[in-house]
Amino acid sequence: MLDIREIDVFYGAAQALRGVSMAAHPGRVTSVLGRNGVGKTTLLRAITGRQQIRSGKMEWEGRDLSRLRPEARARAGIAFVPQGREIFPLLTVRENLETGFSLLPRRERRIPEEVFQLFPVLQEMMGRRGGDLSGGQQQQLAIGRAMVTRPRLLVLDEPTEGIQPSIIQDIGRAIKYLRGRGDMAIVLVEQYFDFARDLADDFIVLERGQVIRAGVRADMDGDSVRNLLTV
Ligand SMILES: Nc1ncnc2c1ncn2[C@@H]1O[C@H](COP(=O)(O)OP(=O)(O)OP(=O)(O)O)[C@@H](O)[C@H]1O
Repeated sequence: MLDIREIDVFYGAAQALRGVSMAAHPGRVTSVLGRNGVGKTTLLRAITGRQQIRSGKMEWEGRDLSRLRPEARARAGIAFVPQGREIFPLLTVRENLETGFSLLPRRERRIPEEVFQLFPVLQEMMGRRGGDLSGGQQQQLAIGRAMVTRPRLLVLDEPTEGIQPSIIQDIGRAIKYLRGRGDMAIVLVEQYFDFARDLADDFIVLERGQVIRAGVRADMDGDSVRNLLTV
């Protein structure tokens, strides 16, 4: 499991996270909710090692994460699907998927069949450049690329942002499938409340860098959590 206790994160003098605690468990989705600029991306950057924490504790599978560099966290089974997807536009779909190979021992360097079962369009477009794909296809590619590394913790930053409804559904199905496998913990940052609620087993709501609400999916019914997210 991922166990985060009371972490503080600063950008220079500005504090972006204040005593944030959360957990993520295999076979469960933890949704991280909150308005723009409350610290959601910063939390994911702290988990994946792109931002240092100043205090608090961060453990993954019982191991202290806080001193590990991003590559070491990736090797420890943590995969990140960043906001904006960060596909390599000049590499083909196949080459984008294969970038994950560097983390794997030679004998495991293949693209899991599941990637194409979940996102058949990627198989059709294997030879096309990443930059030629639609935004939704790029998002599928970014999730596929993360899956290639066989993560045990998948961290997704706003996967529905700017994406058409039919592909949002495909992405929701893929996340449910990965959760259903039971061996992967998933942390999902999402502004689209209904999508986040549909997928969440557990959730937290951030406001100005602090957790103002935490609970399980049933606690998201009614409007009390939704109202925290409307301006
Ligand atoms: N590199 C940075 N340097 C300084 N301040 C930053 C930096 N990145 C983010 N911040 C500030 O930290 C706070 C949290 O930002 P963050 O991007 O984590 O929020 P967010 O909830 O993910 O927002 P969004 O939904 O808009 O991505 C904001 O006030 C933001 O302006």
